Amino acid sequence: MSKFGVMVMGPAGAGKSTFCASLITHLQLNRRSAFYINLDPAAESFEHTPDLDIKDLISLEDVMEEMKLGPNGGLIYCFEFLMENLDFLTEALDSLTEEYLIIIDMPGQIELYTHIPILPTLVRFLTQPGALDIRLCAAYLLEGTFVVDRAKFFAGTLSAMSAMILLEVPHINILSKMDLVKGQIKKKELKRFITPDASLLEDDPADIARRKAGLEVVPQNSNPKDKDAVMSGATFKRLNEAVAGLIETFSMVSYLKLDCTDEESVQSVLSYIDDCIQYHEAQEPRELPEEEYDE
Ligand SMILES: Nc1nc2c(ncn2[C@@H]2O[C@H](COP(=O)(O)OP(=O)(O)OP(=O)(O)O)[C@@H](O)[C@H]2O)c(=O)[nH]1
Ligand SMILES: [Mg+2]
Repeated sequence: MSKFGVMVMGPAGAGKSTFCASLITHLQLNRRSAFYINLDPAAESFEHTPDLDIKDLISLEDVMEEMKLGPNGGLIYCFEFLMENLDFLTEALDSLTEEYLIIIDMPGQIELYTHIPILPTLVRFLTQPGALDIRLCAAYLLEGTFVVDRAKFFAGTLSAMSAMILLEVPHINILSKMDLVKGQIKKKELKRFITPDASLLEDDPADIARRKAGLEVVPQNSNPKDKDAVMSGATFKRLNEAVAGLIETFSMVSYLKLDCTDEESVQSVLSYIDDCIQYHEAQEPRELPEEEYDE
């Protein structure tokens, strides 16, 4: 029996847990079953109580105290511990039927998605045919407000691309918190961010504002200790152009827009997830309860 799931990933504060909560509320309203897994050992409060919580296996606080590690090192230790105790996941997930959408809420430490091999191993374990065999989709969230700063936007897009390459599962990228962007940027302009290319750097508002304020691009050999000079210098500009060019060449990243305060927006993202994992194709036709059938 197949299982279906989505792994919600992205940098700190991108809106992962809020998206998970909106998704669960939406599924419940549509009489679908969700199984919510929290894999963030630092997460404390939840809108929906997790059905499985990594904190029941290991506590980040204890790890930091006993192993004398900081929060990031502690998190990596927690994940290594999880990898040694995968029964924790198997026991909880084994009996789930294909009706469930398994929602995995991940921590925001960016190193998890870029260069540490733990996540690919975890994903391989979850999707392994003949074992848990979850048809898994990765949903990578990037804060939508980054569109007003091209450098941040391209850096975030590069991290999304890195996660796509690292994990070998269907992947969707999401610009979150779009309600905060409404009014700040024209609809037509926003479309350009959906499939990003290097031309976005040509009319960077941050760059234009700097020029207007008389802060011309600082020469390449400006003092690197001067933070403002580095962030607006010619080297920084060239770096951004190189990153944007790389993203354009690979042409892998396109975004869906998400506003968690809007039910339709959550439904639209859910439809993409369902399509990616072919959720509906696997469902048995369900009979309506008699009273609803009469209606
Ligand atoms: N306006 C608005 N705020 C949002 C939205 N989604 C999340 N937020 C806010 O953004 C902040 C961070 O949201 P979280 O859901 O905790 O983000 P996260 O990615 O889970 O954060 P970490 O787990 O700490 O990495 C909170 O204050 C949320 O209320 C959204 O769609 N619109
Ligand atoms: Mg969270």
